[in-house]
Amino acid sequence: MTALTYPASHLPPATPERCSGLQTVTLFCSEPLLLDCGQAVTHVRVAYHTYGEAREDATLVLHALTGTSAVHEWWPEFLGEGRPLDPTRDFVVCANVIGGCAGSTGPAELASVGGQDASLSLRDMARVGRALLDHLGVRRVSLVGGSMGGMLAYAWLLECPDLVEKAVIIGAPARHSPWAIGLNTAARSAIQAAPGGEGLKVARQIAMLSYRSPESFALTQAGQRSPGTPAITSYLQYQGEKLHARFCERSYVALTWAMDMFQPTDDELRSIRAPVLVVGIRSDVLYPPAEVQGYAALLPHAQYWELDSVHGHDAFLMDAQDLPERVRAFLS
Ligand SMILES: CC(=O)SCCNC(=O)CCNC(=O)[C@H](O)C(C)(C)COP(=O)(O)OP(=O)(O)OC[C@H]1O[C@@H](n2cnc3c(N)ncnc32)[C@H](O)[C@@H]1OP(=O)(O)O
Ligand SMILES: N[C@@H](CCO)C(=O)O
Repeated sequence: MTALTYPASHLPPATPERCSGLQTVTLFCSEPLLLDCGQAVTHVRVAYHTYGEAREDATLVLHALTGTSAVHEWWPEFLGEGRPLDPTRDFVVCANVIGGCAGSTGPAELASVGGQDASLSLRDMARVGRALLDHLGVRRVSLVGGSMGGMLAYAWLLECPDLVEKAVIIGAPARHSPWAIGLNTAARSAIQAAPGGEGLKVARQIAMLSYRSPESFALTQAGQRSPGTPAITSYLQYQGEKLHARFCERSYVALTWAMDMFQPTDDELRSIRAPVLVVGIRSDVLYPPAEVQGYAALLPHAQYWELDSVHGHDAFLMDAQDLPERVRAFLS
């Protein structure tokens, strides 16, 4: 079995002295947030990290489906002096989305509708993010998001065009294809069939198959882990256990549904004025690069670049290669 190498492990850690640590703020205390589903909510808690000195211009990092606001934990090769997110120069902010389960208000804290968790949208998440930036005194923002974070960047570009200076969208479509919705449907069906944890583990196994590639697994998971147990079998079981230990099934349902329901029209995408760097990943089977590039072609001021990795969709997290330098050059 070939071990993957993580470039981040060879770099010094991101300057922890410029990291705020996890902070929380309660927003929408006097004026409610009107969700796209029609529900008005107050007292929305937002968990976030900041890196660097507070300024009116910020770089907002938008995390992926199961990510957190702790950018230094999951994207160390992007954060630090001389890197694309440089706390010695930039004010970097990352917040856990509403509906997530890393400190922000989650589905269990929102009033249910007809016995079902309230439906959240990516645009709702952008509105909450905007309220956080208002709270922090930020007036202009550059966005950097991968996967769900990249789709959320599209929502920001449509929802807050006055605020967004530029955006980097990595490994993300502007709207989910039937293929992506189908994978999420199977994951949610697993959760509904086996609530309480077992379904979430199966959901993660399904998702992991779409986050890597046949070539990646041929390199990393060939053969048997122990006699009679294929390596890939124990790998997927382990990944299911790992997510179960750190994530919540109601958040999984809420966030995947928000991604599936985000369906901006081509005309809306053509209306985006901000410069955008769109990054596809050569071996991404979840969001194939041609699909990602097709959305870039609709944007009036987009440039497209492709990450040449065998490791599939998750390559932006685990095999970034020249991506940090591309993002740094675009942002600076
Ligand atoms: C506290 C936290 O977890 S914070 C993380 C927050 N999460 C995020 O931000 C979401 C984004 N991150 C991710 O999705 C993932 O962490 C990634 C993509 C960056 C990396 O995924 P990883 O699971 O760490 O990497 P990889 O797919 O190589 O798997 C490595 C793990 O599988 C184990 N493993 C590898 N092969 C096998 C196998 N055949 N059988 C069983 N276990 C295996 C390794 O021992 C390793 O275990 P460890 O995580 O306990 O060290
Ligand atoms: N592997 C990442 C990206 C998924 O799109 C996550 O779990 O959030």
